[in-house]
Amino acid sequence: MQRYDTALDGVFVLEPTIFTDPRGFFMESYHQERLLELGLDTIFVQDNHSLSVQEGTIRGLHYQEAPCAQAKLIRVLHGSIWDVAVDIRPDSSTYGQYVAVTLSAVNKKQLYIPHGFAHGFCTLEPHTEVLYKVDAYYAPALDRGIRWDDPMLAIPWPRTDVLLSNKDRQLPYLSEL
Ligand SMILES: Cc1cn([C@H]2C[C@H](O)[C@@H](COP(=O)(O)OP(=O)(O)O[C@H]3O[C@@H](C)C(=O)[C@@H](O)[C@H]3O)O2)c(=O)[nH]c1=O
Repeated sequence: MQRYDTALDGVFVLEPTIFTDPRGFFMESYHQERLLELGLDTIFVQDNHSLSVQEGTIRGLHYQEAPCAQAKLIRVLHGSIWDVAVDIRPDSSTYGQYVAVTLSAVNKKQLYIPHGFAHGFCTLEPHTEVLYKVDAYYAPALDRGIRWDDPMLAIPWPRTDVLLSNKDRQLPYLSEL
């Protein structure tokens, strides 16, 4: 497993070692001790798995409020996504900035997003399955979000014809939080 930092402090990409042979491949998709060596001491408590049938599905931008803030470790089992983390830590020098990374079943990259970030993704292929670990249980009362097309964030989403949930269509702008 290799770790690559991104432009935002605390957000990083993990690339597992892939062993290929005539049968296919093998990889350790999660190894607590190795991640500890790479500086990730998060204890995950829940795994989430979603299928997005259509290319251009956007889920996000989501976060949970304290005391149930969630760090996330995201990967793609089938298809591909453009995965986005937005810094919403009030005291951060990079408040309101985002990083985006393409995660796919082929590149097998994983994105680690710490507390204090909103998360969202756009599917780049039909039938995309995303699996992610979180370090706090789902807390519907503390579930929050920001509009995917917030002009303050100006995120250059890779698709314009997008499918959203009703919930995500009604999220507030960052300035309204
Ligand atoms: C997130 C979540 C949802 N649910 C339920 C609530 C709802 O009825 C149904 C679908 O929920 P949502 O519409 O919120 O699903 P979705 O839009 O896929 O939400 C997810 O988006 C990505 C970007 C994230 O980062 C996640 O943390 C999560 O917010 O699943 C759970 O039971 N447990 C959970 O942990």
